[in-house]
Amino acid sequence: MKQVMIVGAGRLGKGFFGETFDNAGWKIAFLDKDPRVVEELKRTGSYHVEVHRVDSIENRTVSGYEAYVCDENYSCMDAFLNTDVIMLPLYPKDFREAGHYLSKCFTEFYKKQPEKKLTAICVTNKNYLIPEIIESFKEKLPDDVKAWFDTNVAVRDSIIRRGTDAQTHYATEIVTMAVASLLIQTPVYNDFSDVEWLELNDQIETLKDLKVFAINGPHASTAFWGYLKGYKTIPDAEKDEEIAGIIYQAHKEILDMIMEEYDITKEELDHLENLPTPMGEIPDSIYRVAFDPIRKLSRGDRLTGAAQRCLKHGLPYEAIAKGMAAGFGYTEPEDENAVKLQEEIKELGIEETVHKYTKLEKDSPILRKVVEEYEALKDRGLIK
Ligand SMILES: NC(=O)c1ccc[n+]([C@@H]2O[C@H](COP(=O)([O-])OP(=O)(O)OC[C@H]3O[C@@H](n4cnc5c(N)ncnc54)[C@H](O)[C@@H]3O)[C@@H](O)[C@H]2O)c1
Ligand SMILES: O=P(O)(O)OC[C@@H](O)[C@@H](O)[C@H](O)[C@H](O)CO
Repeated sequence: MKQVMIVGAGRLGKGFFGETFDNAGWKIAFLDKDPRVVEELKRTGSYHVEVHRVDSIENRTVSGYEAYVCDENYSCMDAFLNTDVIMLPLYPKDFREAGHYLSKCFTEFYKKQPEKKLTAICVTNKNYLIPEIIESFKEKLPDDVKAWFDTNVAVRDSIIRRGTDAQTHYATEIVTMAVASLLIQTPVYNDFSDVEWLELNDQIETLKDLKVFAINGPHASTAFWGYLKGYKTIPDAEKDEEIAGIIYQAHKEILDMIMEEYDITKEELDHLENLPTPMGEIPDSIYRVAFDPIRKLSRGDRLTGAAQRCLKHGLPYEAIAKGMAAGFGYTEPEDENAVKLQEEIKELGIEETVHKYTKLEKDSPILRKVVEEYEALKDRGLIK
């Protein structure tokens, strides 16, 4: 039986990868640094995923897995030594710590079975991270293991086109949409062609920019605007006429920019980003989609990166700037980086804060527009 280790047993770890590999008959081992995640998985012995496909909603119960916490005794070691594929659905900031923890596992793997190869698939919405991830994974390896790692472990990026949500990362009730596959950078060292929703692709870097701009840019704007207008879920925010108008316009600005900036046909772009509609409504939370506004508003990311490219081509970016302005007004007290951003705005003022996080020059017309839209939201009382 083939085995996968899923590092990061949160929403995607359980709701996408646990469910999908289980469906294909693989043995599953979860590894998470949060003891609560592992406790919940063990306490219940199973978890439930509501899978929204195009023509059905399936209720799947996943059981028979192993779950390990990142403990000092390396209770996950045997499972790691038997693994063929490692899935890493983690936020970008967590890869370094995960890599450091896994160093001992890679070292043991090398000692016991130096001929065997591994594929490690990183799942984030941040492009160009792989060299940094490989560096941090190798940092704590002895020199002979480093050399083995270079030839035997394929660390690959991916493009994820599915929303998966739950009340918390440790929840065992998960809702996911299954309408488009995970695109995985080639070449890989292991065969997972029997697993649904995993597809190899040799153009990941280019396509990932496009996907993050076209899908995640409007998505983040919906969440930021939805929050300001008092909604809790993305579907509810999408039903608001004003928000729907802004998002429609922002999406159009982004697609026009992509057609100028990238060598892609309309059909290819459509295939990448215009996903089939899943059956039923998926109550994706604004909290999850808006999470970490500092990352989402940063230079090169889904909104600032798209606006910069619009400006470069003399194309409009007004609706994108409205989304950015709402992001600077996102005050969710449970979101650490939203709180940090608000403290900065109090201390430095809006102009300086936009400059600090987007790295746009103070006289950039995008920055000026974001500040203007932010003030307009304040005048309307949407930003307090
Ligand atoms: N949920 C989605 O719909 C979705 C969609 C697209 C992309 N993503 C991306 O996938 C990644 C994961 O998202 P998620 O929603 O599953 O997040 P999540 O917070 O639900 O799960 C992340 C899990 O990783 C664990 N973790 C953190 N650091 C770790 C470490 N060093 N070692 C082991 N475990 C560690 C956390 O405890 C948590 O359980 C993020 O990069 C996110 O941007 C998520
Ligand atoms: O995962 P993040 O925080 O980068 O972005 C939140 C959502 O936009 C994202 O998770 C999407 O749901 C996902 O990328 C689906 O395409």
